[in-house]
Amino acid sequence: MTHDETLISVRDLKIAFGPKLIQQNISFDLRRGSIFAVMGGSGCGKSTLLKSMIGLLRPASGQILLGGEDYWAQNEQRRTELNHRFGVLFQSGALWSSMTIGENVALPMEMFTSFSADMIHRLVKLKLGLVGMEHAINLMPSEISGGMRKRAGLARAIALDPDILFFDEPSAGLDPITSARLDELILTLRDGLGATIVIVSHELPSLFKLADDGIFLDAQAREPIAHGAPRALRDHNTNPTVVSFMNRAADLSSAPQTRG
Ligand SMILES: Nc1ncnc2c1ncn2[C@@H]1O[C@H](COP(=O)(O)OP(=O)(O)OP(=O)(O)O)[C@@H](O)[C@H]1O
Repeated sequence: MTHDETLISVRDLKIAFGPKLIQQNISFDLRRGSIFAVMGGSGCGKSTLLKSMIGLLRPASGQILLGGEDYWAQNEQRRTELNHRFGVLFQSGALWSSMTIGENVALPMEMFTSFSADMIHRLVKLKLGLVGMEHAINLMPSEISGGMRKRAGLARAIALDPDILFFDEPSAGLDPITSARLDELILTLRDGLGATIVIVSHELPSLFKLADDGIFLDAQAREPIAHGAPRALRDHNTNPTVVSFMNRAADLSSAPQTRG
């Protein structure tokens, strides 16, 4: 695995909802094998940036280059092909409640590959095995815990062997121990699958442990005010907003969880 190869280049991106500017002047390179953190206070536009990177929201201007190909300049068919390189895990795990865990993981393969039913079944077992959930293949999402649903969501996110994984608040609603286990799993997947990961998270312990690069979006300035690994920002950045975010979030991270 080389950390020097750029997988995605974001160039001078501007994201907005109609006339409402969310962020501008966003530029960064996502290096293969890295875990890239999108940081910033509530409402600054982290999820919106993620949405523009996975094809859900067209940016107002700027470019997202995948291997030199300008994602948003492609037609819909090409963008759909490129989307298969992305695996996405949303906050809730977002499983279909009327399908078993196995059926949830099988769904992307049924939709986007011509694999036989037998092959899909074997792959589903393999993916669930990777996240330690093979035993839950026939259970419904309502029958398993929040942490297990996250892991099942992860198995579905890697169903099509994506090389880039996007996680939006993966540990939201999880207790600290389950959250730490999810962190370990994310590292295992990065090392085992050679995946590149973009993560949005408020959990500073997770970010310090996982991320080796990142960007800090400021809600007031409506543009990034810092670039670098969370640990480096914590230890060396002097911007008052960044310093206060890192310290406040560190205090909050030891407070009882209220979400989920
Ligand atoms: N569909 C939408 N239409 C208009 N404004 C929106 C829409 N979705 C989000 N916003 C606004 O865009 C801004 C950024 O939202 P976003 O969810 O990206 O922030 P965030 O940094 O991920 O926040 P949080 O950390 O609280 O999840 C917010 O002001 C939000 O109200």
